[in-house]
Amino acid sequence: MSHSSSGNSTSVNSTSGRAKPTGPAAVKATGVHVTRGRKKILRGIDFAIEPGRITGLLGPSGSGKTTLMRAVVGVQRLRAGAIEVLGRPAGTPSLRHVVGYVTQAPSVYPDLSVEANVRYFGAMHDAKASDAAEAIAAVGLEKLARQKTASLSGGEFSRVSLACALVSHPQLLVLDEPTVGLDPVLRAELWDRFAAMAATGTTLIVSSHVMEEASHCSSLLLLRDGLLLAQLSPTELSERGRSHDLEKAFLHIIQESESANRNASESQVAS
Ligand SMILES: Nc1ncnc2c1ncn2[C@@H]1O[C@H](COP(=O)(O)OP(=O)(O)OP(=O)(O)O)[C@@H](O)[C@H]1O
Repeated sequence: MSHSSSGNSTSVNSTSGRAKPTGPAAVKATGVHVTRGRKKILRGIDFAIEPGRITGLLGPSGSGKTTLMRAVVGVQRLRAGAIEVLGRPAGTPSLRHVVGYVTQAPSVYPDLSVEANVRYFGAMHDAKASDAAEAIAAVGLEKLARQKTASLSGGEFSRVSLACALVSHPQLLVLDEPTVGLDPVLRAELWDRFAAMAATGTTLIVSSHVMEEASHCSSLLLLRDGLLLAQLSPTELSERGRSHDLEKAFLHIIQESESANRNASESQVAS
């Protein structure tokens, strides 16, 4: 990793016209089950992600987003199933140089400056000083490059972590709630940055529990209680959930799936 370490959609997508890949997938999950302690956290997840797109991983708190991301970057043991990343099994050592992972808790050295942190992580991937400068600029921290990381605000601190992942130009970037604690202007800038990266071929998986962020993604994985409710585009979400408000649309899909489950268990009891 470069830093710190088949749903049921139809087929149109806001930018590519597709929610699911038609060619080789950047990430493919098949029958993924994860148990932590005695708890079943992921309960049979299947999906495929198209390269060079932003895929949003959305779901309520505790639905399993972080666990799924950990599985994709290869730091989470699976009880069953498999995940393939860029054509190799998740966690394969050679993926460390091409997969970036930014955890929710920023993992940088507080006693080093912004620049020293980014150069340090860059050095692991033979990145040049110019790559570090570019990554720092990408997250809007140029003016703070010489400042000790410990003295930054929460939002600035988390952007250092992102710069440390960007410095190696990963092919797949996995970001766990990267916009938490950022003001609306910075959030919009970051989404623009992600879109620019996707346009140059980077695959991004971005988790969020803020549904309005879904509109920035090409494809959405909707998680609830360890199950994948749907893989679809924002347009499809809005159509299927019968609302332009994506939060309401997601709630509608949850209610729909709960009532389908209830009907299925009632007809089982009846038979
Ligand atoms: N080490 C663990 N042992 C037991 N249960 C765990 C462990 N880690 C996470 N869990 C449980 O797994 C479930 C999914 O957690 P996860 O962090 O993947 O959810 P999430 O969707 O990322 O949540 P959030 O949006 O709040 O970050 C939660 O119910 C959590 O309590």
